[in-house]
Amino acid sequence: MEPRGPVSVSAVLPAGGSGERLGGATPKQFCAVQGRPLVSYAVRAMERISWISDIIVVVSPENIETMKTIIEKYGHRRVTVVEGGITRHRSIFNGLKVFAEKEFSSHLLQKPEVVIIHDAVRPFVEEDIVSKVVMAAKEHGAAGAIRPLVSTVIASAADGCLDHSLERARYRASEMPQAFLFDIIYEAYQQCTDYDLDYGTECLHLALKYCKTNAKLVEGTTDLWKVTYKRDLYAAESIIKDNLSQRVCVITKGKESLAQVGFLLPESLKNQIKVEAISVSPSKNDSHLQNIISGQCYNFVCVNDKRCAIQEIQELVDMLEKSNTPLLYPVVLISVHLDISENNSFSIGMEDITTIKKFARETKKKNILVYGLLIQYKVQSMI
Ligand SMILES: Nc1ccn([C@@H]2O[C@H](COP(=O)(O)OP(=O)(O)OP(=O)(O)O)[C@@H](O)[C@H]2O)c(=O)n1
Ligand SMILES: O=P(O)(O)OC[C@@H](O)[C@@H](O)[C@@H](O)CO
Repeated sequence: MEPRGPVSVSAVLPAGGSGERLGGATPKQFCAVQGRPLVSYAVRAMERISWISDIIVVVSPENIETMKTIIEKYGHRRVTVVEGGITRHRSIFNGLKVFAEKEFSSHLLQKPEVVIIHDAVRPFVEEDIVSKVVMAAKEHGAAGAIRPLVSTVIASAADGCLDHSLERARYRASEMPQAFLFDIIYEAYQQCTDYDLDYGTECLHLALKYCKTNAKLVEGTTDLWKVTYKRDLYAAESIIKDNLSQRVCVITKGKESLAQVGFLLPESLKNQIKVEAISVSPSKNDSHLQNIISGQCYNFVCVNDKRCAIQEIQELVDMLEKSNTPLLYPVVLISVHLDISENNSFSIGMEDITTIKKFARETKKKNILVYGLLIQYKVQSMI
């Protein structure tokens, strides 16, 4: 949902931290989730939003090349990598400078009217909440996503005992994305004290403190959380796996003998997951299949009546590789070999099995997992 009225929007993704709380040698933003660096998810999420002009990823000096490699490998567009600072606020400030200070960046980017700030370790962000926050920032000068508190906030006294607790219902957790009229947040950062830059955690507070701008608070969705601890990485992995398994494309050859299966299988699956059914062979370079592939479908069931349909599967593999969207996750291809035979002995030669296994080993290197399923069924002859 594009923000109402002409408004230029860009995004700054701070990704310059060391991930101490997560532990390990690799900063959490570069840890793999489903085989892909965590930072790539937030970049992709912003990339999918067509009305965001530039995406600034702010990383520590030693990770500049790592980030550029990720951008290259996953085909990210409209992304500029900027050197971060020793704190999150300093990194964000550096990200903003690329729009305002010629000497800071080799090429000055067009200053946006509204700038989104979103932690690069918050992988699940949808266009809807980004749009709401941007529209609110356009109207109020600043806006941020919020969520209900899970734990009660308490204050401890000097002796380490409870001093008081806050009434939880009156407070919210400040999440991301946030958005600001660029001039407001840039002015706030320019006026910031070193204490704020080194110890602050809240951009909305800077807009209020230095620009007297009360940010509009926008109720966010449940999946806006930040990857902070190891458990968050595991949670992100399972959410992504779950999302990936929600869609399957069933491809059957046009032969009438398979049409029934090609109909029954989607029918039986459609109550559990989203099913696309295609009844022509991939070799026809079907535009419908192309759209499904570019729409990031990762599960395909190819129903055929050949004992070894390597040719058909190879054609689908070729289409996947030629698709202009990089394969961001493992693709699962299940080749279902139907044998509608009258005789009892359906057997697939060892040679065919060897061929399929060899083919599967080759495609696995391309992150495409091929499985073969043999189904023999007999059509009951009407007496
Ligand atoms: N100097 C810093 C510190 C943090 N961040 C980024 O700000 C976001 C939120 O910060 P946080 O979750 O605290 O990340 P880390 O500082 O890496 O985590 P930790 O405090 O556990 O080290 C992250 O995307 C992180 O990479 C940054 O750009 N520059
Ligand atoms: O404090 P951390 O550096 O872990 O993370 C930054 C968070 O504080 C920040 O993303 C939200 O609270 C919104 O400001």
